[in-house]
Parts: sequence; C-alpha cells; structure tokens
Amino acid sequence: MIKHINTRAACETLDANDPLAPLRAQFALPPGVVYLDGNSLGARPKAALQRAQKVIEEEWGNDLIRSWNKAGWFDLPARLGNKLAPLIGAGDNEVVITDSTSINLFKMLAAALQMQASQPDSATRKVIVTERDNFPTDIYMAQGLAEWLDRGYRIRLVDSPQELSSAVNAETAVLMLTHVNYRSGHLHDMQAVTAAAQAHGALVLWDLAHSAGALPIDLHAANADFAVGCTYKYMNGGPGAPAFAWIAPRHHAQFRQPLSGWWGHRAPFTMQPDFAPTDGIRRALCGTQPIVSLAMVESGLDIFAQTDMQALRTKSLALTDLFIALVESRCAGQQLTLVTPRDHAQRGSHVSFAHAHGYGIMRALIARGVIGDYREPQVMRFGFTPLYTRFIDVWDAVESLRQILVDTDYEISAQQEAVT
Ligand SMILES: Cc1ncc(COP(=O)(O)O)c(C=O)c1O
Ligand SMILES: Nc1ccccc1C(=O)C[C@H](N)C(=O)O
Repeated sequence: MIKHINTRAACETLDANDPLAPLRAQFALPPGVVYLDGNSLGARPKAALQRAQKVIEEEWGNDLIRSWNKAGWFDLPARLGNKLAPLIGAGDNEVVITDSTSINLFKMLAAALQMQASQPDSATRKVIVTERDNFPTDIYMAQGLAEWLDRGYRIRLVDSPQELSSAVNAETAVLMLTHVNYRSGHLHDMQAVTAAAQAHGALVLWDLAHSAGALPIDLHAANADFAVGCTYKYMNGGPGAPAFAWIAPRHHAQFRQPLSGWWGHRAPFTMQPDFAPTDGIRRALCGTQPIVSLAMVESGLDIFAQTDMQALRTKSLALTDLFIALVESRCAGQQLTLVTPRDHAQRGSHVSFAHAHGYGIMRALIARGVIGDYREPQVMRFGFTPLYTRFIDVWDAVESLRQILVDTDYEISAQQEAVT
C-alpha cells in the first residue's frame, strides 16, 4: 500500500487515518521543523515543563531535604524502572533507571564476567564477543574493563551479524550486542541470538539504546541475561537523562558489580563500614542520582502508557517503508545507497542512506528545518518516532532532500561540527 503513495495529499490521508496521530499534541515541537532525530534526542513532552517546575519549585524549593522521603526521590530509580519495564518485556522490580548507558554497560559486563569466573571452565572462558560496528562506547567500556581487570580477557569483534554463530563458542564469557545498530538500523533477532550464545554457556548482555521505545521487546521471552539502554532517545526523557539497567531475576542473587556505592547497600542509613549488597535490582545502583533529570523521564513514560508497542511498531514500519520508497523513487539516480535492511524483521526505527557528500547534504537539510544526523562514514540517519512523526513529515523530508540533491545545494567540503 505504502509503495503507491506518491503525493503529499496521500500522506495527509495517512495522517488523518492514523490512530496514533493525536499523541503528537503531547509534544512541544517547534513550528517549521521536521524532526527526524528522536533516535538521538527525543522531543520534549509538554508535561516535562510542569514536572520540572514542580520538582524545582515545590520538591526542591519548598520541601528541601524532606523530598527524599516525601516526594519519593530515594525510590525514583526503581519506581520509574517499574514504569519502563513493560516496554521491554520486564517485570516489576527488575529495572532501575540510573547512571548512564556507558556506566551501566560497565556494571553489567563486570557482573557477568564475575559470574563466569566462578564456573569450572573459567580458565578458558575469557572472550567478550561484540560487533566492530557496535556503538563505540560499548566496545570502549569492554576494552577498559578487560584492561583494568588484567585477567586475560579479550574482546573479539565480529564484522557481520552472520559471523556471530561461528564467533561465539566455549571460550565466550559474554556476548554483548546492541539490538538495533546505531548506524545501519539493523535489528538482531534477540531470541535466536540469545539462545545460540547461551547454548555455548555464554551470558548475553543487550544494549537497547536504539530499540527501547521504538519496537516491542520481550526480554523474558528471549531469556536474556542483562540489558541496558538510554531514556533520552525514543523514551523522550531529555538530554542526558539517566539510562536503565535490567537484570534477569534468576541472576539477582549472584549479581555483584564493582561500583559498590551506598545506594546499592542493604541498609544505607545504618552507615556501616562494610558493603553488603541489597537484595534485588537495587544492587545495580551506585550513588545519588540527578533527581531533576531523572524525574523528567516520567513524562515520556506516561505517554507510552497511552498506547502499546505493537501499534507503535506498525506505524514505525509504515513510516520507514514510506521513506525508503519515496527516496528511491523521487531521488532516483542521485547516488544514494540504502544502508538499512529492507526486511522488516531486520529493521529498527531509523533509516540510513549513504552518499559521498552525506555530511554536507545533512547540513543543508538541517538548514531547511529537516533535522536528522550524520555518522561516519558518509551515512545520513533519519529517525522515525511513531509517537510524533507524521506521514507528511516523511514527504516533506524527502522533498527537501530531492531539491538539495537536484540543485547540488550542499557544501561539498562542509566543516564538521563537534557533534554531527
Ligand atoms: C548503542 C548505544 N549505546 C550507548 C550510547 C550512549 O551512551 P551514554 O549515554 O553513556 O553516552 C549510545 C548513544 O549515545 C548508543 O547508541
Ligand atoms: N548522547 C549523545 C550526545 C550527543 C550527541 C549524540 C548523542 C547520542 O546519543 C548519539 C547516539 N547514541 C547515536 O546513535 O549516534
């Protein structure tokens, strides 16, 4: 059906018939902007402003220190974790919102290695497998941890998802993967990949940065071991909002992480000199959280509570199908290469096209109010966030892209900004 859409009016009709369309009104989006970067920084829920006002004025300003109890600040990582849990197929008391994705990767990976170290085959199980194409922080954190531990851990980088089955073996301690690749938008089959790795005795850690809030996830059905992810992308938690961490309940008792701060202690206000981890998911906590930023996450989660991930996925695929079809028909012959898989089963919620002048073209798009981003090498990324992206946004983005390409209206040697 999407293939036959070839006018803006037809896109208007798709919007008029879209059951999710009313949700857009809950976001503060600037006029004249086509925002296709919710996969990097989600848009602001309108309610976040009132929430910030309340946290700052009432909870901090008036109630001061009393808010740790009265406003539930101390319990916020776990309370919001419970709100986020259904979006990733997790249960109550299995998720905390805390720290950054990088830090949570470190904690989960360290705990997984420590669990493997207590197994009889630990002397030969020393490899962390991940993808060369993974988001760099994931690889960097694994490298840093392996170096720091200095116990012979090695990182094995695979060059394609097909290589995973031969790369994971009896030497694999942890398979650490990002569910949807940040650059290509490639989506792994979580259940199949997890089962294959576990059959070799590996533990599996998923980074859900580009899939949580973008598509249905069922960590329990996949029998995953650990997961982390961002709240500032598809979940619309705000710039630098704390990340989340999930531990399969079957691992809670053995889970020990090296950042053993007082928020993970069983009785922090007894002020004991010895660390004793608390039961359950709060073991993943370290110390005091940025409460103002953490509180903002709730406004985004409250919008998800009004719909379901299946409905969002249906719209997301319609948006990405339409974008691919329109770019390929209206920008034909313009040397664009589709980087993202066409197969729905392998596609996340963003679409990437490569072009030799990708950076300059993206700058030109942004100058016209079509906001995507650029990732080396040559890749223009366009994120589709079904809570607020409209079908006419897809049309308008492709029209701007077409005009820029036809008129060569981009800077061929554009100077790159610090953040691309
Ligand atoms: C897969 C993935 N992991 C982690 C991160 C970010 O980690 P952090 O929030 O710690 O900067 C990103 C994006 O920034 C990402 O795409
Ligand atoms: N946290 C950021 C801060 C500044 C600029 C970008 C980010 C991103 O999140 C990038 C994203 N993870 C990516 O997939 O490229």
